[in-house]
Amino acid sequence: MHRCDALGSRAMLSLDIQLKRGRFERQVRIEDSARVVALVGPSGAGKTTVLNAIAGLVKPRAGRIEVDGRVLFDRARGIDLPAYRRRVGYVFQDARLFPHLDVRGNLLYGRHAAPGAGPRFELDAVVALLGIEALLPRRTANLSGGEAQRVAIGRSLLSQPAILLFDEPLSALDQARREELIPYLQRVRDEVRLPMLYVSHHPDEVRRLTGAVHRLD
Ligand SMILES: Nc1ncnc2c1ncn2[C@@H]1O[C@H](COP(=O)(O)OP(=O)(O)OP(=O)(O)O)[C@@H](O)[C@H]1O
Repeated sequence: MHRCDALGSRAMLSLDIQLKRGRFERQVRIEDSARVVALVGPSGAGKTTVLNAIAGLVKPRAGRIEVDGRVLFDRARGIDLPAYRRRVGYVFQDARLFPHLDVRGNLLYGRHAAPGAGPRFELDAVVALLGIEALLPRRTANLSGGEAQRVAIGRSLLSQPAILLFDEPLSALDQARREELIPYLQRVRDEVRLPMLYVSHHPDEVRRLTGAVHRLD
């Protein structure tokens, strides 16, 4: 499960992009050697658009996106990897599980073989990490919000991502469910050791989960 953390001071995420969505237009530059970065700012500042640009769902008008030394987008060099080749794990506010599959089926749905040498995230390890053994045969409809999010995080890990994007993963949960999920997010942060970009409106969450804050005003 562990991967080398000896990354020196190289930025895990380096992006400098020009975004345009309808009348919204802005330049965003994020370059941080912290592995886990919070992305904060008022509603409409462009946080989700930044995540979508990293995931390959929104195309910047110009600029460059690099994750852990891998170029995902570089307008000047004509590089624009399709979403499925970007190795981006994306966790949304709502878990977006497939209702026709049980939990195991959801976890295995997007599973990819790990690139390069050896598997990185295996089903058993991910299930143990997120404490979802007992949920495997369950249908998704009656999972609690926090359970569903744990499954969604597991599904994203099994796609062998190079970065995890979180778009307000706790905001659809009540306070008690939030408190239940935070330790799992901390475990993911500490044990999988991937770069993470975490959008949140909650200072407490940002403080407990992330190592640096990038603000979009
Ligand atoms: N498909 C679209 N067409 C037109 N405008 C869009 C589109 N998607 C986003 N926008 C606009 O881009 C701006 C940034 O939206 P975005 O969702 O990235 O903001 P945000 O910071 O994530 O906001 P919130 O905190 O409310 O989720 C907003 O003004 C939004 O209306």
